[in-house]
Amino acid sequence: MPSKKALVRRPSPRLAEGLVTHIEREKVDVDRAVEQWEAYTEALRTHGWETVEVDPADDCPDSVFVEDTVVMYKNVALITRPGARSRRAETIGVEEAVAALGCSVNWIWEPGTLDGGDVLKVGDTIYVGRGGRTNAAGVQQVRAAFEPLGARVVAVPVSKVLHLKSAVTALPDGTVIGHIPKIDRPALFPRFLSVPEEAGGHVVLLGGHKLLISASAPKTAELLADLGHDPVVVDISEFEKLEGCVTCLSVRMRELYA
Ligand SMILES: NC(=O)NCCC[C@H](N)C(=O)O
Repeated sequence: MPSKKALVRRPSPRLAEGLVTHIEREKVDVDRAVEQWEAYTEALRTHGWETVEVDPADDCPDSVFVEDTVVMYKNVALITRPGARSRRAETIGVEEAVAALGCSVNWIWEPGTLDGGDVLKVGDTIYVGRGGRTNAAGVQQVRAAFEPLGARVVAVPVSKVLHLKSAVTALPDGTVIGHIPKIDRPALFPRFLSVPEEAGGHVVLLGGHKLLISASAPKTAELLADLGHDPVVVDISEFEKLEGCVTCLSVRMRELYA
């Protein structure tokens, strides 16, 4: 059943202690991050999404990156087992939130690890990044969870960035977009458009032609507008200092059954 709810999670006061793996650590301004988060959630609401706040996890610095803790396919919420140990406690509140929304709940189990940032859905194709956070057992468990429901899981090597969706996302027509230097195997994607900025590879589909995109990718926003899309620009600079991108701050739930 079509639904337009988006899970979000308020930043922890300890946000500045969040993990950094592929970039130099820069000082995070937590007050500014909270303002940016408010503006991001407001942009979702403005474009028709009801935001549902997961209870905050103040002791978990990276908890605002809620995308990594759950993957939705149809009405099934697959609770992840994040690759970084320091992030595992984040799933508890998320599990409660998705159960309360009527999802059928499933889990990634040890020895599997999976971060939601490694999962890109394009129709019924689910690309799963095998990289620093998601292991082979995690990929197999995604197959076991979703292929019986009609998905086809395609594993993709990820070595240059934190997550698959730090490298690529997809436009409403299914074209995969990304910044070539950050992508291990662009040829794995049947329809691919190269974009001029790393942050330009990250879009959140808001419905119709509207795409949420970071203010760090002005040339890509221009390119996408020129192709008939409608970019909605948000400033998420404080989250980008922690390797976050527009996708990681929400989980859209489009097929809730309840
Ligand atoms: N899906 C995402 O892009 N998540 C970003 C997570 C950033 C966080 N600092 C981490 O390293 O886990």
